[in-house]
Amino acid sequence: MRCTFILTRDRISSRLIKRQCSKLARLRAQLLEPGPGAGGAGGTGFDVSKSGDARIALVGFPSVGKSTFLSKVTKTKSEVAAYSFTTLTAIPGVLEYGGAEIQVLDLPGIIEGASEGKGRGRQVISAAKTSDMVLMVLDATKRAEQRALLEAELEAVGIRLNQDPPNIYLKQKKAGGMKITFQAPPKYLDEKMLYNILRDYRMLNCEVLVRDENATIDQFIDVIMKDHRTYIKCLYVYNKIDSISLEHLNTLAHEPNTAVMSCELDLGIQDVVERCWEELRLIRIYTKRKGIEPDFSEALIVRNHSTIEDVCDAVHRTLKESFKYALVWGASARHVPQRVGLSHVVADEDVVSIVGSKSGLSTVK
Ligand SMILES: Nc1nc2c(ncn2[C@@H]2O[C@H](COP(=O)(O)OP(=O)(O)OP(=O)(O)O)[C@@H](O)[C@H]2O)c(=O)[nH]1
Ligand SMILES: [K+]
Ligand SMILES: [Mg+2]
Repeated sequence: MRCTFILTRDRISSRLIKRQCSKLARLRAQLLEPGPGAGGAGGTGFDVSKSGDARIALVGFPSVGKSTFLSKVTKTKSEVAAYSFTTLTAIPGVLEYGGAEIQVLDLPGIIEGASEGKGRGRQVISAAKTSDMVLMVLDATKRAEQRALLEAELEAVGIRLNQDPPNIYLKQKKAGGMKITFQAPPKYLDEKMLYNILRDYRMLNCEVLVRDENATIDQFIDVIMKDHRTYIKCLYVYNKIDSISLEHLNTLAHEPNTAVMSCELDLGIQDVVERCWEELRLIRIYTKRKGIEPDFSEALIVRNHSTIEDVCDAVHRTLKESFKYALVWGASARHVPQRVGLSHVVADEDVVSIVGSKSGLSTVK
């Protein structure tokens, strides 16, 4: 449905304000794009290769306890000390949980202005961008603004924490001008506004479909800049709860997406690990040979929303070439066993048996 706008006097003034807002949002977004002369110690991350089934980055101000946490949950020892910037590079550790190996990346502390290149900010943030999840470590004894300050640093380089990509379709075309459609009357956008923004970004030929009535200007710009945006899950973790009042602890623990812990007293750490596991939504698949009980001692780990095709790829890159069908037992199966094709979406703890066309290829392993 295409929405038309009747311009009453109120509407005109509100549109003027909206136009100013859209201009501001656009200028801010442009300011934050990495341009020539953007300072700092390089924009690339640290030279640590990804390994395991997923990566979690520990991001936080100096001395909040990132290295202490790494040393608690992995076998890796990262130097811990009471002074700032004890950690100067990325230290990877391996967290073993639920049959998966999760790479945990201890990173140098970042400071305000990190996104503009202060300290190792850019490098730290680049490393965070390559992660499946950010564990934002906060000091429970420090002032409340630390959380918003850190969020702003990540936001400034295009990281969007705990957000879904905006539900706006945008396709650039070779010709034909702009075609802007709203699926429902938008609350914060209008056609003229989007037209102006698109013109500023030199997207003169394109098709836009706004599916979300609550979409904002910033979200629209995020869609235009999608190559520079990363949507990552974040768990906020307040460490050092041994040093605060119960009342304060209660307040912190009720913030959204938040966990609390004391590495010193060994409190809450297991809970943090479990919360990470839930957020990563990794799926354990048990493979089964024909006529033999499934092997529950070793799981194959795949991502959320994975299909049988992904399972095949996780076993061997050529397995799907000889694929005929798969048998599935578990939550994703309508009846057991269900005979499925490559596009079947698997669920955690499914048992899967792959049947191939070549003789002898009746199992996954
Ligand atoms: N009271 C208290 N102190 C803690 C806790 N966890 C860590 N510390 C102390 O906090 C200080 C900093 O710990 P680190 O692990 O080095 O902190 P970091 O975040 O890695 O610091 P940088 O690498 O410098 O950014 C050390 O003196 C730790 O002993 C905790 O749960 N409670
Ligand atoms: K430290
Ligand atoms: Mg450290």
